[in-house]
Amino acid sequence: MAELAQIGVTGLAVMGRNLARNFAHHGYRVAVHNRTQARTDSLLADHGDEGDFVGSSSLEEFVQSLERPRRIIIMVKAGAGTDAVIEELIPLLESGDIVIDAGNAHFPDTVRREKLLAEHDLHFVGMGVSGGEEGALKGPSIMPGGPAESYESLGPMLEEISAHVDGVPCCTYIGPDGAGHFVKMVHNGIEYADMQLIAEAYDLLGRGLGADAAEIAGIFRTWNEGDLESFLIEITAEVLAHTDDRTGKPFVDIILDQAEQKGTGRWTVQNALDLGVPITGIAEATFARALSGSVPQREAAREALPADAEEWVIEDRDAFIEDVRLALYASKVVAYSQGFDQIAAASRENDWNIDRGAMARIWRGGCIIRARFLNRITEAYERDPELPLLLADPYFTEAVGNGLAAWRRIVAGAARAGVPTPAFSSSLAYYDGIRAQRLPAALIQAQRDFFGAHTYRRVDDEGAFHVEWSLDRSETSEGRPAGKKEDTGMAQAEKAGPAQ
Ligand SMILES: NC(=O)C1=CN([C@@H]2O[C@H](COP(=O)(O)OP(=O)(O)OC[C@H]3O[C@@H](n4cnc5c(N)ncnc54)[C@H](OP(=O)(O)O)[C@@H]3O)[C@@H](O)[C@H]2O)C=CC1
Ligand SMILES: O=C(CO)[C@H](O)[C@H](O)COP(=O)(O)O
Repeated sequence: MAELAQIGVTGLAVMGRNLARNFAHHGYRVAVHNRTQARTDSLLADHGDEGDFVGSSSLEEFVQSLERPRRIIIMVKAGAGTDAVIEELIPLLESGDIVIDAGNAHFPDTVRREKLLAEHDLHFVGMGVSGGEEGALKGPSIMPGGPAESYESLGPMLEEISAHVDGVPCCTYIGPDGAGHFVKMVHNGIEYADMQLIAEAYDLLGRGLGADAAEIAGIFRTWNEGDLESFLIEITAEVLAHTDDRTGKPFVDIILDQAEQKGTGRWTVQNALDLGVPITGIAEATFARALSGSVPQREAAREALPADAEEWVIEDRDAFIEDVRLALYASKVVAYSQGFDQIAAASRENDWNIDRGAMARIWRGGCIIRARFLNRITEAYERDPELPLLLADPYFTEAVGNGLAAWRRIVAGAARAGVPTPAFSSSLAYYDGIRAQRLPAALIQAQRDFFGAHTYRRVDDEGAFHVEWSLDRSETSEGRPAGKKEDTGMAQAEKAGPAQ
């Protein structure tokens, strides 16, 4: 009988194919399978000589080609595709086998699937993978959740094929049930914010300076040598420098300006609403994609709405570029700070015990949001693992503080000139909101009490209060006049004075 494979990958589109090759490059014998046979054939034809692959033409053959307990990675289209594969796999597996969903699953689905597989005495690991096509091949950032004991068997292999920064693998156990996919979801939410902020910076530079794509590419290239160094800034410079073969125009100028999404950003915002965590930068980035795709509304607005905007007169081009850079950096810190808040809130709510410093550490390499400043975030959580707000870490307080005046100039200038900067401006509003001594939320509480008797709390007393708005406007607390003690027998006795 042929030697059995140590790991299997089913789903051989861009991600699965490259993940399988990555395992093979590390010396593993890898079983490979895809619903449509042609993908398996092309992987074996194009890359079969790169390592030890075992191809299969059916899921049954694939399962039989694996050593036990089996380790099977599903890398298919998230949602119904994953459920279809799991349903087909269950009757073929045996007690103790491990099924790993490495797609972008929504974490409640992961929780449901883990329960289903546990009923069959199978382990299920929901695992986030980031890094796109190239990361999957050369070393992604890996976020595995699920039963801790599964990580004992899987961890060493995953850590080996993950990216490494300073010799440290960009893979760690995240937490039970849906924790791995939850963290990948927030990673993608931050990715949305980061991309939107970069897009706003590009727009500001283009409209403010009248610079073309090639010129802006140069600015991004320079930025990538400093604090902003990151994969997304690097690829932005490359994209902006690219010319369309057909027209000879800058490539970015021939792309329809309607951003699409597969769902992870939307889930991040929906979950933040459930948790009550303000992730305004991520939300604005997600809505900006929705706005760009609101075609009939945009057409109607383009015709009807006047700009009444001022011309943005930029006297010092270098100073303007530096202002945009500082505003971008500050807004980016806000997006990460908000994302880490969301992870902390979900971790508390679900008892996942997620280590935020470890998350920053495994995002330093391999993933789409990898950036130099993730080292700083890692250090911030090492200094204080319970840090209530990333922005309040001394390093970030200073870094953002240094760019504050520039940030305000950019947001104010953009508003006056009619340049939309939803992520820049909402991040600045968040910064000012979270640091405010007093917020107008007090008035909202009064309004709620006025129309719905929803009560309010006072700055100078404990308890919930209500004003009888439609009666005499006296204040009550728990149905009694406020500020007065309950009229107990003791109180009446006190009123009556000492006994004679
Ligand atoms: N692309 C990226 O950059 C990243 C993707 N991901 C996630 O990784 C997963 C794979 O992504 P990607 O490689 O882009 O591929 P796609 O998301 O485009 O999915 C295509 C793969 O899913 C398979 N598939 C779809 N439906 C079914 C089904 N009902 N039963 C069996 N197989 C099915 C396809 O098989 P067939 O060939 O037969 O059609 C094919 O192998 C997704 O969950 C994605 O969200 C995660 C990180 C980055
Ligand atoms: O997970 C990813 C990167 O980390 C995928 O590329 C994902 O598809 C990106 O999200 P969207 O398609 O919604 O932009």
